[in-house]
Amino acid sequence: MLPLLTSAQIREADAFTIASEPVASIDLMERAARAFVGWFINHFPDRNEEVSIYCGMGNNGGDGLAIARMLHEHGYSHLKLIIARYNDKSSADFIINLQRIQATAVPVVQLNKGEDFSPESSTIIIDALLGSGLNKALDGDFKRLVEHLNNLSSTVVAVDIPTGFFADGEIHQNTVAIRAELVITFQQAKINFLLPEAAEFIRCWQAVNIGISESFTRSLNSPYQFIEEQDIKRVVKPRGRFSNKGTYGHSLIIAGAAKTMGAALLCAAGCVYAGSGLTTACIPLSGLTALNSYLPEIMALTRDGDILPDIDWARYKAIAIGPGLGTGADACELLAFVLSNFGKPLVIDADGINLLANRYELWESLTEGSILTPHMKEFDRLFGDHHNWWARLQTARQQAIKRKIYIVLKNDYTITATPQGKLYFNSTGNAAMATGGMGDVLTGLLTSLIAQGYTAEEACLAGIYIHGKAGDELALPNRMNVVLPGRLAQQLPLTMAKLMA
Ligand SMILES: NC(=O)C1=CN([C@@H]2O[C@H](COP(=O)(O)OP(=O)(O)OC[C@H]3O[C@@H](n4cnc5c(N)ncnc54)[C@H](O)[C@@H]3O)[C@@H](O)[C@H]2O)[C@@H](O)CC1
Ligand SMILES: [K+]
Repeated sequence: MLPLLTSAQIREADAFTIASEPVASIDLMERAARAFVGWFINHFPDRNEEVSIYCGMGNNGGDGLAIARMLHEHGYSHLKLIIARYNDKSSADFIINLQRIQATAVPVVQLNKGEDFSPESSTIIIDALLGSGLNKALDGDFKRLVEHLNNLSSTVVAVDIPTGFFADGEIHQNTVAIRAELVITFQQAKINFLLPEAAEFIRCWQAVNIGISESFTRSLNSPYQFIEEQDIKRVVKPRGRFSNKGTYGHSLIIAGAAKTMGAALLCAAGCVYAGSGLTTACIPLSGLTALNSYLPEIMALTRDGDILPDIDWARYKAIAIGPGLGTGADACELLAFVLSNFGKPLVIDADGINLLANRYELWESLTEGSILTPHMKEFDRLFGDHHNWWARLQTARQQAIKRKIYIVLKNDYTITATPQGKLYFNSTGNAAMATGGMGDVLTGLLTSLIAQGYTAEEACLAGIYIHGKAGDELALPNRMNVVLPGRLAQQLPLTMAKLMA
């Protein structure tokens, strides 16, 4: 698990590393610049390309100066350095690096307050104006310069953070920040890189290790954590010898309505392909033929109109409710019936969530440890409108703690909020998965893992990781634009086997 830090914590971790490794801060800057240059050269190997490096006067600018020197040493022959002298103070390491670059042949242009910009012809711009030291929205000269750079057709590579983009905290709607093609960021992704507001400013990012103390970083006990493959490999367990279907639990999927049977089928498919020993789908009578022909492995418990089904609660280790269920009075009654009788944590998705949003008294019977899997709109229906994702994160955390539940907030980097107040960001998945029914498969998968004996937290973290990884395995090597949920469900056994190897 990779802890994600706020910019204040990053400063602490930098200072701790400098004091304890020990390493002089100028040498840490040298390390950061070298790590940046390593990646830069891989992406832009043409030494004849024109590259302009825009530097501020703090340590982000200091990085830029060191990067320019190193690119010069690597034979980049069309470099230009522009120093935006918009602050009154410069950092000590900036000054040292300025002296070092002045001893080379790299041309240095000074840009003073209020001055017009000279024409820019470089195809690549390196943004080293401001980094994690950003303490207010851009205005004046910085804003003018960033808008000017954004209007060029050059490719922008940002050092650590695009200038003007806050590493953490709320991103406001009319934020002005550098729009970067690539951000090479030090040590760890910044929290806001993982939220949808980053889409406008960051096309892709790459974290490079600069040797910041890992033990100190962990000791900060950040609520924000980034899931890595090794975390999931530790969780998933291969099936043992002498096991049988009873070993892997019986799941019940309560889903579907006459016209939304697909959701029930996909949810049941996610459940059965992820390894639930037995799966029963509680579906409307009208969907029975569809179920039997789509997946004969699944047993049916049919619902007839508003008559409550006869559920033998003790048979089931895990129950999911919601996909395609509808939000009518019968669905509401069914949810209330399940909530008050099962007695164990539930997985609640889609219409199950919409029903909870409309009938707050149902929360009373929600068992601790239950999992809710809303997408953004369902989340806002549950907890009210949010103006940005940072605010949504804070609500998810508070609600998960208050209600002792898991909230899986679906997104590019799906976020799991836990009753212990952690926010885990998933690192798998891709845009080809953005298609109806994908969430139903996830719900089935989470339910399946609980039936197999994984804790709710393990099920959430492993479930979202496996789901995204199956999508990556299908879409990325084949450059597929869309992955259909039914196909993704079929991929689950293979994805899981690879993680267990
Ligand atoms: N501290 C360290 O040990 C390391 C820092 N590194 C670099 O240092 C950066 C952080 O450096 P700094 O803390 O010096 O800060 P920056 O270089 O990001 O900013 C410089 C100064 O600009 C001013 N400023 C902030 N927002 C402004 C705004 N909107 N308008 C005008 N001025 C503004 C602030 O006074 C700030 O201190 C990181 O992003 C990274 O690039 C790396 O060299 C790795 C090691
Ligand atoms: K920057």
